[in-house]
Amino acid sequence: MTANGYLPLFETKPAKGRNALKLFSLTILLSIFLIWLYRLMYIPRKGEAGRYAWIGMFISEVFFGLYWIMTQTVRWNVVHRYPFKDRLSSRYEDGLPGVDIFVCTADPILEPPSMVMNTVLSVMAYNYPPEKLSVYLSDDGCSELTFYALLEASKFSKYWIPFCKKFAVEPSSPEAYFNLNIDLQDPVFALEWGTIKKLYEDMKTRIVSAVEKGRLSDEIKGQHKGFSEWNSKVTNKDHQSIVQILIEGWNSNAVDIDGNPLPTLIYVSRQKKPQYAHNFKAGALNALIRVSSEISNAPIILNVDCDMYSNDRDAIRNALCFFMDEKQGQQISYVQYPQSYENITNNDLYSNAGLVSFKIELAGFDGYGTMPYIGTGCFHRRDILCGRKYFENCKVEWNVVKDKIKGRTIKELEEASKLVANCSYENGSQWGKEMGLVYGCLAEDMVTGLAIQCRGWKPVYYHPAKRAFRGVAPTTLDQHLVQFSRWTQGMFQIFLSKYCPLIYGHGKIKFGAQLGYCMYLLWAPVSLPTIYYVIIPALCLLHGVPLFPKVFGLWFLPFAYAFVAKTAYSLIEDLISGNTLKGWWNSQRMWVIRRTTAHFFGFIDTVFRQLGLSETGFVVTDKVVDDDVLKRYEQEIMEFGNSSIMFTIISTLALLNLFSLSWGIKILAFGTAFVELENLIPQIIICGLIVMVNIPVYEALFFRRDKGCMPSSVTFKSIVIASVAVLLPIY
Ligand SMILES: O=c1ccn([C@@H]2O[C@H](COP(=O)(O)OP(=O)(O)O[C@H]3O[C@H](CO)[C@@H](O)[C@H](O)[C@H]3O)[C@@H](O)[C@H]2O)c(=O)[nH]1
Ligand SMILES: [Mn+2]
Repeated sequence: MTANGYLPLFETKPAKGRNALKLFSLTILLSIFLIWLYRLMYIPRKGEAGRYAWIGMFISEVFFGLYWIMTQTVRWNVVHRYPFKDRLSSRYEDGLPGVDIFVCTADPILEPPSMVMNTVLSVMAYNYPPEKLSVYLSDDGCSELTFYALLEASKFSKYWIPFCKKFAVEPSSPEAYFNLNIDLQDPVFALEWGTIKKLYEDMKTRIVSAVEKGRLSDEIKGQHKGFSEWNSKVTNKDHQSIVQILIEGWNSNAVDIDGNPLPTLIYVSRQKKPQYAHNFKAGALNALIRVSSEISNAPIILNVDCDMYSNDRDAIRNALCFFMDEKQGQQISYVQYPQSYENITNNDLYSNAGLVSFKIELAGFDGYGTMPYIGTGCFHRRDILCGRKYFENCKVEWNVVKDKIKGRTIKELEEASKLVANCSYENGSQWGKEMGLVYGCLAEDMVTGLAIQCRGWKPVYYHPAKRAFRGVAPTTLDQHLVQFSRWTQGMFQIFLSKYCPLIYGHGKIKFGAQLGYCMYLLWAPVSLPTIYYVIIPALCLLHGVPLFPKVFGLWFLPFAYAFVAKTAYSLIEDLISGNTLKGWWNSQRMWVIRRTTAHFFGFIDTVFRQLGLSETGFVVTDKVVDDDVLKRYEQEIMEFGNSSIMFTIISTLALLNLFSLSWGIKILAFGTAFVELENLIPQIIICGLIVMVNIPVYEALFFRRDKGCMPSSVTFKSIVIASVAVLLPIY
């Protein structure tokens, strides 16, 4: 610490305009109350048409209103963080803590080893003392192909890391870097660039062709003793623990081509047995926490998904500014970076980027001293992740000596690590409960973060303009919905469990943050009023049953105001978060689609699981895409192309609203007196809006001929269902 006057290692600044925003929210809240009042005052009498439909509208609007309130509090408390990494180096350069980096992979087909190696190489090349860095690759796929790829990467790193350091290369993922247009004016640089590029491409070719063949030649298997682990009995669901130290950073022989030390690199595949639940990523991370504690035991842990390569070589240093700040650091449990994707199209076709969440909502959580842990790009303190509770003035020891390594051979370290990676190790222990990542939830990240905060810790959200990590977002609608359905289930599970933030977090985290959590955790149930709103006004329109006030009456004002104000607000939020107008429009479509399909299925699945009728499964998102599909994705053409039941729902709802809209237009044009129709106009508007966002769906149903269009079986089914629905009576 400086002698006179303490200079903090980071600063926190509140965002501007909070009060104006609160006032604006109040006006919307008022209109919501008026809507509820109107619904209560004008319930159709018993026997009148549409009485039950009306009550349903009321319930939906109560739901929407309450849900909207939950989305507000995080918007009022946005803060931004500014770390000072130069102060960090001037004070602590010689006392920087060790950092253990965990990369998780689960399937060599869905997650190609060549991609995984780019992530591994990128995190090995951090601007950080290499003797303090250890990278662990967790392979839940237990694939010798992945092991082989890591062996190749360990050799290539001897060239890649010094190259990154010498020329301050960024991003430090070779694939991403060599895809850039680099200025090659300087001949010295150009020469080295060419050499390294060739080495990289050769390595990639070897890895890709091994994966294509699906097996390794005897010659390759002779390169390393580790291959002998894959005997004929090993399958990805049933195998012993495998731990292979590929680079032992503490050994003076482990140097790059310039003779500088290398980070430690370790392959881990925890044991799996059919009779033991493996708890997916949470299980993998807990095994890694234990394995790493046998070897490097660094006080700081970074976890990244296998597609999330490092894009900023200073990300560790920035994160450490928070942990190591002398005054505010000791209560900080983790530092979460946002997720960012490199394959987002100009107008973010599937609304994958989550710009508003990352720019506004999460920064608003941070204002309450809370922050959801979102799985990747997160720096944790080991002791806290392992269950430590907060108490005041607990001093942090940043330089834990690696005494475990001293005097132990590689073989001894590997054997000790294998034991702690065995299934039975967790029997009767607190792992998955009070220690490590929490088990039993598909959103292991969210629930673990929540548990940590309720133990008294205050995480930090840091979202600099320069992206710290970049990954792959799903490129097909199907994959997107699978991912959202998993998240929805995981989050609703938390709401229904003992970890429900309103109960578990009561008195431990701020009420505003509890509501913020509910905004995510309640995606599943909010699907129900949404589905209601997409179906009932349309059906009632067909039967001439009005559900809204007359457009020129006073009661229409709160409806119109709530809709226009909310829509305008969301548009502005999107634009200031960096989205385009069309991107915002796409996101409106995706909200309708997700809520009526993925979130709805998430709801059903969670309820079934709660009743004990089904089991939890983690469907890994596919990170490869074939060329034909990729081409359509790049042109922003929606991908249907298989007969998923979700597509039938999407088409049926789109057709139903199209039928109603046509009917509505017909009666408007040829109908009787306008006065009689005036109170049907709001329903015509709703159908019109739904039809407008669904234009790509009609194209896929009727006009497209490519492979991504709606399969004819889906078209047929949805026409039949929508036509039958039209005939249903209304009560
Ligand atoms: O049994 C498993 C399943 C998955 N994974 C890894 O978990 C990561 C995330 O899986 P992915 O299919 O890419 O899911 P996403 O929906 O993209 O991931 C987000 O959501 C997950 C929770 O649903 C979190 O675990 C992730 O960190 C978060 O990035 C990947 O690296 C996988 O290899 C495992 O290690 N073991
Ligand atoms: Mn992913």
